[in-house]
Amino acid sequence: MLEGTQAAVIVPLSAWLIYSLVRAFGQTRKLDHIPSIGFSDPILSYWSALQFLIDPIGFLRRGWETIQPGTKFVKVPGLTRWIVMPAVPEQYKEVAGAPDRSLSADMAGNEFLQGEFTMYFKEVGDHLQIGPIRHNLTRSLGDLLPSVHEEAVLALEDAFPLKENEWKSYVFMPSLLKVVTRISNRVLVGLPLCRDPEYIDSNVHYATAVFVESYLLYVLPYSLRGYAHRLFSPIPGIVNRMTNWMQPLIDARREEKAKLGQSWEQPQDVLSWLMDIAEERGRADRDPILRIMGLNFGSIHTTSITFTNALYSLLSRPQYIDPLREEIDECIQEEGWTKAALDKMSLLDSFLKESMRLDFFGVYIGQRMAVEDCTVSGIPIPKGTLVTASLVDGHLNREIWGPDGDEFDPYRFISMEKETGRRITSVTTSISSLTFGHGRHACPGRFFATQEMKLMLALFLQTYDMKLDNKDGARPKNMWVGLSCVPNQSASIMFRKRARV
Ligand code: HEM
Repeated sequence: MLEGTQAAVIVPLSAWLIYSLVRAFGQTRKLDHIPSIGFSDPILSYWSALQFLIDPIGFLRRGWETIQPGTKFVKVPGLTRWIVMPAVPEQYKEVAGAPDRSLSADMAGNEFLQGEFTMYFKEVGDHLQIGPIRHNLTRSLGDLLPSVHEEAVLALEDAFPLKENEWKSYVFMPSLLKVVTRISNRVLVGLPLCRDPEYIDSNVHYATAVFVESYLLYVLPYSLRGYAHRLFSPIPGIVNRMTNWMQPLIDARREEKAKLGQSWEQPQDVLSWLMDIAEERGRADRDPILRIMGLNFGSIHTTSITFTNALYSLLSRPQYIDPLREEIDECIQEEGWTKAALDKMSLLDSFLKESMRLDFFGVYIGQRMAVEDCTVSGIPIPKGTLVTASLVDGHLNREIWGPDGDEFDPYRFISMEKETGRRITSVTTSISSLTFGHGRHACPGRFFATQEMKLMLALFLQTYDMKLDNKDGARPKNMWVGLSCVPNQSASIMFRKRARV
């Protein structure tokens, strides 16, 4: 016989497992009309799901060769559900433009990140923070650049301290995460908070806590998730700490505004714009605080991963360092450290874009959940189906990128512009440039993120000589975590201050 506590755990979990299997069978039946990659039988599909986990890119590329011409969507087996993807990148257009009432980005986000619990979607799930990012921040990029540049210079000095002529090795990603958090927070909350090491650590910690908790809650029945969150989650504690940092800032700004009236100069940062929104709608100060936390979650790791991929790719191909340095020096001489200078750096931009094309976040992006039974391109999509874009097919498709599509060509987008007259930059999104998603929910922070990454790359190249700290200088291997892909977390880079700086 099971003892009380064992029974309390095993009985509900077994019930949940049986329920999940029954649901999986039901889901498979409803998706019978969509061809499968791998086995379509509900039991055998788990074997395919395992193969998919072991070699995601190979599994998809082999599977894609079996797709019949004219197929619009295929389904790919995940461990917990089927993932429906466009059979050709073109097919994602309709998904990307679909209204949220039929294909919802929010519902998908809620399932993956358990946003109701980890990101307080019940309070801030209206996503009002998108407006200030899309409009105020993007419009202010030029004005904000001097302070972003100042922060980047100081953040690099603090993260990679060096004596004259000294080569020193740093495990790169943990230091870069702090640099990115500090620079991003210069525009999110401003000085002095963006420099507070504990505030920076808490933001990094929050992002990790969201990922870990979302995995743990996902396997629990919905009815138990709220209890588990209240009992075990570190996130409410992180919100309290964030409030301790941000509340005095909010109070001080409000007092100053009341005191100075018309002559008050509103700080140009996202916190200010979010405070305006909260005031207009009569919301408590917790509202802008939770939104700043959400923006930090959405921007720190994405930017750090994308940037690290680019730097690893550059240092493993050192022949491109000099041409990049020449372009950077020329643009800075002509325009100073301005937005105009960064916009002129076309090789740097093409390099970054190529890096984003070849080193992507995982197998899919731009998740949408069918809120109701609907039809996309004439194909019935049942309620509850997960539809995504395929990063593998979009970014590696040889019909789009040519026979050398698997190769790293930093000049690719410059050549394409010369051939077609069409400028494709790091912020351009399309069915085959999906790093920032595409369509209705394409990342509104991409203009800032790209400016930040170009600025950092230019500063790293101007300030340091760098080499990968390994025997052969080869690019550190990316790591797959489930169906997501991240750059090597433990690789080190050797730095030396450049003599001419
Ligand atoms: C390299 C850095 C970044 C990458 C790769 C990235 C990527 C993405 C992706 C893939 C999406 C979802 C698109 C979709 O579902 O179609 C997204 C959404 C979003 N991103 Fe970013 N992001 C980055 C940086 C940022 C930054 C710096 C901010 C803010 C300061 C930001 C704010 C947002 C917001 C608010 C959304 C939700 C948009 C919506 O639902 O309509 N992101 N991002």
